[in-house]
Amino acid sequence: MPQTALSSSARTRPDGRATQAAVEQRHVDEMYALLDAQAAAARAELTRVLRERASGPAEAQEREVTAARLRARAGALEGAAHALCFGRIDRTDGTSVHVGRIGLRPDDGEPRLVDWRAEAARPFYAATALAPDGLRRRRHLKADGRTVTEVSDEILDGSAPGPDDVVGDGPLVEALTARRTGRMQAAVSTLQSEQDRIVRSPHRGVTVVQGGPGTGKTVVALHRAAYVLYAHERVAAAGVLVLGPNPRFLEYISHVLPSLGENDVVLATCATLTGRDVRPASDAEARAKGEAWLAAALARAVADRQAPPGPFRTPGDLPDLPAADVAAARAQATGIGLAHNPARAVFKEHLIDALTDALELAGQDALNEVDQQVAAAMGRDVASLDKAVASDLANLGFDGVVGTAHDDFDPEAVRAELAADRGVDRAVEELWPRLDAEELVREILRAGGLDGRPVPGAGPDAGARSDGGEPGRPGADWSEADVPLLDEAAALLDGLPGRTFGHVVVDEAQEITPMQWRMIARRCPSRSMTVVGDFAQAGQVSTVRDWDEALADIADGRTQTWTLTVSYRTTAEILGATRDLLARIAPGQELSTAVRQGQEPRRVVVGRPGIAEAIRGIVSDDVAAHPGAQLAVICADHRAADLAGVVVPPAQVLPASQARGLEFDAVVVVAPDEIAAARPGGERDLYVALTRPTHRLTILETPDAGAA
Ligand SMILES: Nc1ncnc2c1ncn2[C@@H]1O[C@H](COP(=O)(O)OP(=O)(O)OP(=O)(O)O)[C@@H](O)[C@H]1O
Repeated sequence: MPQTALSSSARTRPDGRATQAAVEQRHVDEMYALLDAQAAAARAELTRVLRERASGPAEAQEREVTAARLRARAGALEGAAHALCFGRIDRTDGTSVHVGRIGLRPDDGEPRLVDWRAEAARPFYAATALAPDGLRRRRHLKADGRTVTEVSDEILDGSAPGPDDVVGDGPLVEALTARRTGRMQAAVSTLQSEQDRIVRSPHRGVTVVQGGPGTGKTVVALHRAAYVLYAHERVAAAGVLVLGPNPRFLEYISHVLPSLGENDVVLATCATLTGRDVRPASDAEARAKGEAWLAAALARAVADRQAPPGPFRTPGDLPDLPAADVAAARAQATGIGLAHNPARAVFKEHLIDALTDALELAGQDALNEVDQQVAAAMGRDVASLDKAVASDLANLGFDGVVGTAHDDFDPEAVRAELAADRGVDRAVEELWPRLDAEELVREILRAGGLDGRPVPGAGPDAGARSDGGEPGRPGADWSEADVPLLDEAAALLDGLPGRTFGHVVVDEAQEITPMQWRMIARRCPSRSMTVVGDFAQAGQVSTVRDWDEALADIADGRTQTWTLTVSYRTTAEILGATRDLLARIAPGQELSTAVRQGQEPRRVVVGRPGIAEAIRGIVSDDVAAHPGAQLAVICADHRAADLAGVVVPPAQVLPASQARGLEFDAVVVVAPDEIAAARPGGERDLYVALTRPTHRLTILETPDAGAA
């Protein structure tokens, strides 16, 4: 959506602007009246439904479903109230529609507001002066609460602006240069056509969006989630999961989807996804416990605990089982794709079949033995003796009434007896023990590793509280790095997780380890995902270095990849300052194109003892010059604690490893060499740090910092 550049003589006069704002205000007032009425009606209906007494469980469940629908409807209407209508398109045929966060239509009339995700709204995002898509004009509305404060138009069909057109600077630049609030805002009113194409892509599999810092990957991912919820009922029913690298990032993006009317969204990190209380892990531990080979090794560890090869000496007076019978029962139990614990019932059933056969055979053998003994005592062979007995019985009139001992064997009765037999239970427990994910992982880690390979963090204390039992961080039983192992074990033992989602968004996806990818895939059976990231910003934990590798096992080959090239956050000057660094950390990756220009980054050189003083000075100057601005001081992780006392609100200290995905009006990068040297891959942390500001970047160089 290029902003139309016009000479100042073509700009609309202030009274024309006011008139058009008043025209739009009338439309917007009607929309709010409708919104309020529909929200009130949904609430009233909800209250009524909740008061109703259900006559049985079926009715109670039906009532719950209706209540959930009404609650969602009321929430969506209320959530969309801020800047409800932000656009309007006027077609060349004289018709027009207003575009907003949700659709509004009176019961008996034409739509007053079209949902931004509806097909009718698409030209608002897609039309350009080169391809106007049947539009004459695109209008943006700016509001303060429920009051329209400004309108601005783009004329797309090449016609001359008329008295009702308000032409001037477009809203994109305003949105991009606006002071940050510490929370990401929805970009629904200014989504660019290159972004909108991805948001509305009909692709059903994994959509990958890559691009440099600030190219709008997060914006696209969140708006795509909202679109998918709107366009696909099944997804809406199953909900959306948004995964981010840390709680701070999740907090930063948490308002975007609710402001688009979507409240049924779970935000999590891979560490918090299972709800387990975990302590932090070192990079080395997280990296090692994220490696792909662990999945197969865990599967083998479970398989090793399933009916080991060889004959089985059955407890009690039940017959022993030969190796072939044990192996056959094992093959039946493992062959139907069930997890270990549910497969136990199948194993037991086949074990009982084998025991029944063995008992029948044993009974037969015993009978044969008696026959032999009687025949020998009478000096006849068994066949002629049987014949003689049968003939005597027939003469006595008992023909067909008395069977042989073999005929008496009732396999179903025997099976039922065996199913309740304690000895059989003990046999099953020994051959196919019920396993617990935590116990299994603990056992493996305490043994030092898997498949003879060591796993860092493994050892005698693995999975045990390190602080004497106080729950919660930092002394929880498990570390963040254990979560994918525990999840893998739980899947092997008990099957898929209880909660799965219709669509999953993975942000900063370059950070995800192979074991974490498996965790994510498990929660998205449809594999409908939006995956966004940038390998030039990759941290230290994941060993994955491209999307093919990341998604090989989970995307079923249904991947569509998009690359964004325009940086909406970073100015041309700040991007320019990262050129050499980018060439080193990601050779071949092009520098993005900045939409904005600004000031050159400022470099301040100070000796190590002067760091604190220098930071205080820079921060207080910035706060004085830009009151209310968001200002971050980014440093190597190990320096963050020292600087906590130096940097006071409204400025904040941010360890470099925690800066991914965030942005600020101004950033001070402390001791870039130290950030680059702090951990392997530290240059990528530095690249992330340098690309966080929207306006002002100060680089505080300390030539002797490395000597610390
Ligand atoms: N169409 C748009 N309209 C308004 N603002 C936008 C638009 N696209 C992106 N932005 C803004 O640009 C900034 C960067 O966007 P975003 O955080 O999505 O980029 P990113 O590619 O995810 O960055 P990073 O790689 O650093 O995480 C944000 O402030 C975002 O709101």
